Amino acid sequence: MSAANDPDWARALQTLRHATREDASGLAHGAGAALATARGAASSTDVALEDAPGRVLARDVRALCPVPHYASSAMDGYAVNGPGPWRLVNAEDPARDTLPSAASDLALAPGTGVVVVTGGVIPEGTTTVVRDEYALRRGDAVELAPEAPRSELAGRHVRPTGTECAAGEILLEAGAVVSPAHAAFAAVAGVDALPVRTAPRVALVLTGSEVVTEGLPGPGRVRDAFGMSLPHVVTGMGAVVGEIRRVADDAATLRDAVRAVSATHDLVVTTGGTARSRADLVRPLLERDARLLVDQLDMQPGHPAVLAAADDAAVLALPGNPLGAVVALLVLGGAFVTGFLGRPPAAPRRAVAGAEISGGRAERLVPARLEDGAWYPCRAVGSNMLRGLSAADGLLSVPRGGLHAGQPTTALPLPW
Ligand SMILES: Nc1nc2c(c(=O)[nH]1)N[C@H]1C(S)=C(S)[C@@H](COP(=O)(O)OP(=O)(O)OC[C@H]3O[C@@H](n4cnc5c(N)ncnc54)[C@H](O)[C@@H]3O)O[C@H]1N2
Ligand code: MOO
Repeated sequence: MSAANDPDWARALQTLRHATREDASGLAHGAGAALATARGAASSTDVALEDAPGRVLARDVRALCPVPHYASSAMDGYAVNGPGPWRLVNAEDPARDTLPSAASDLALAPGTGVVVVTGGVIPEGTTTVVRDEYALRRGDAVELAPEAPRSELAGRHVRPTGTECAAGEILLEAGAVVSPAHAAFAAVAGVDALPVRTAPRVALVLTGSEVVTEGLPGPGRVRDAFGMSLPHVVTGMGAVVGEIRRVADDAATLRDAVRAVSATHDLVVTTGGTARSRADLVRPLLERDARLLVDQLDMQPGHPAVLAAADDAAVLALPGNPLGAVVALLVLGGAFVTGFLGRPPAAPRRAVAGAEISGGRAERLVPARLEDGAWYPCRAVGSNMLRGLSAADGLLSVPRGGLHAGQPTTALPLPW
């Protein structure tokens, strides 16, 4: 972060003041995407298939060979040419017969056959595979057993090349979260590594001279509620936590800390100091040294949050009240991370209120429990409280007019 306050990477982004949650999270998503674009090659990396599940694909992935890559037998038996009987051309070498590759260099003339195992190569000239149960064999002579259905001669038990996909076909699309099945499919298509998006690195700068990190706090002191929780929230959103610094309420110390971590991270998350009193130092720092993107939201709690673009990184200033901080982190930080990873914005989750819930001056996000398909507000959901969040399954969106029992709305999932 420097004194320049119009960073290149954020030039196409607007500034929203008192934004709705939807508009603010849309802009935060755009900011994440813009910063990842500015990072260029550093925004993706190749990882071994074993390490790919859970990561987001940076590019489409194409098959390097057809799948299956050779025509193979679906049964143990005999690959044969014609209606039979057949003379086996590889009968002298029982050890070799059991190798799937045994017949790969053979071509069958009419009236001949080879022993094949399941998954074994089907030689050229094969018209069908006769499974062991339907074959009578004496020495190198094989014929169809009398009880065998005639259909056994009709090109049975052969898995042709390329039935799942052709070479060059797109197997996996950019933006997908790699699943174990994706990684396995890529492997059988000859792929050794997958291009995945680099997760954003997030630094935490926790402010507040009144904050203590252990023991019983005296009056006017508060136990830190962030050091043990926010790193896990950040990880749950799909980002990587880097440095965590604590700073006292001193403007120069705060500025130096934010500058230092913004040089080595993609997102700097600060806590506290977002209000407008003389004691609140984060807002004046961002107003001077960065460009504000989201300047407060029409949302309760968390309304004083600020998202800003500094030269090297984005900065998300969370309010000091513990519930307000988590809500703002989920709404703005979650959208930023999703955008940085090249994922579409999360779709709203439909929810139904189980009870009457009063509205507020703006949209409320209320810690709530899901019971029998309906959402009920938790107790103790003030922005300075944690009891409600501790018991919640998600955050229920309550519009200004409030909700009545049975009324549809949406809920935000919690990343834990
Ligand atoms: N005149 C006004 N006062 C306040 C307003 C307002 O609009 N006008 N908004 C209120 C709301 S809402 C919030 S949220 C807070 C925002 O305050 P800040 O972001 O400046 O946060 P602080 O003042 O530094 O702290 C608020 C509160 O949170 C406690 N805190 C801070 N850090 C921690 C921590 N690590 N663990 C636990 N608790 C923490 C801090 O001690 C304060 O009690 O402003 C309201 N006021
Ligand atoms: O926005 Mo504040 O977070 O209500 O407490």
